[in-house]
Amino acid sequence: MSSNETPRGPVDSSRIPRYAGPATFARLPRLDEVGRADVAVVGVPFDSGVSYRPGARFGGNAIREASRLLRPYNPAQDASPFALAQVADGGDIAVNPFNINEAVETVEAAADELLGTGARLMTLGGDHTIALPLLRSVAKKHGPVALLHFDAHLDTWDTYFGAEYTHGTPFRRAVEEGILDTEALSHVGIRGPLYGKQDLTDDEKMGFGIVTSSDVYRRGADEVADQLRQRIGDRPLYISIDIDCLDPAHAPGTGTPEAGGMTSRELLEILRGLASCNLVSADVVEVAPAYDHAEITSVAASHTAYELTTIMSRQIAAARTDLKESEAK
Ligand SMILES: N=C(N)NCCCC(=O)O
Ligand SMILES: [Zn+2]
Ligand SMILES: [Zn+2]
Repeated sequence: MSSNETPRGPVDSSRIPRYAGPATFARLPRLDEVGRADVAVVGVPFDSGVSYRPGARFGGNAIREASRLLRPYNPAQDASPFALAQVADGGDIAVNPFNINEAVETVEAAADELLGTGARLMTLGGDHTIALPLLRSVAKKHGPVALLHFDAHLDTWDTYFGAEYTHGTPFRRAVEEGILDTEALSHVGIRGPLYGKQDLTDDEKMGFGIVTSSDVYRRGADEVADQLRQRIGDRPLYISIDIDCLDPAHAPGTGTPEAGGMTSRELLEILRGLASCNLVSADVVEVAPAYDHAEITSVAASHTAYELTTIMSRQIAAARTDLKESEAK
């Protein structure tokens, strides 16, 4: 979209019932209908990297279905994200379910292509394996990025059954590859049993700070967001959200659930507190609809993606205004 064009928004739900027609994220146009987007929402139907329950390959489409009820104005951020910038649904990155290495390469290449058009990515997983190729691609464009990782799990383990690319290992690989800014790495929502204390020692050595699920409960969302914002500063930021950061009561539809998690309200509030950060791309992963009930998990995931999209759209609009003002001078 050039700066003079008005973004094409979602289908008008007062004219066409929101449950009619094929689902795109938030009933937005498809990317091929608008040519290019400022924010491209893409699915990655891949779950060959999971260590427990499979099914996250169906997560992206479940989130799209649940996102039919999202409305165009986001009062929590006082913004209409789909009017401020062109947000469009880029469909799915079709990856090989039988060859993880090839799948990882395919995701990276597809992300390269989309980021190359100037779009930011809002990726819908898929299992957490996909964060690695997404980060590789983002780092090619921005250099090592700050990472904010919401999850019950560290996902900095070394290997599973000798496999390097799994949903429990993406962030160790990313640190090894030098694609993360190790001054600004945080996990939020961590809880539950580990393999050993060494897991925490290793994680700390990689540079991660941990905000546990109990920390969020005790200190509150605002204080946590303030602390995270300070750590992130104005670095380019990637946010990766494993929906199992939420308590299984708020997100039963996931592959490795852990008791004692955050509420969806806490997650959304923390994200809103990060609205001033330079969010270059994000993912929401690990939604496995087969274990869901009444779309509890996919509704939470759709609202999570909505907040992230709103942050990106606001920044895109603000950058455009700055540019216009400097051109006018
Ligand atoms: N859900 C994610 N991404 N990772 C969980 C790995 C936990 C495990 O199998 O020990
Ligand atoms: Zn997890
Ligand atoms: Zn994870």
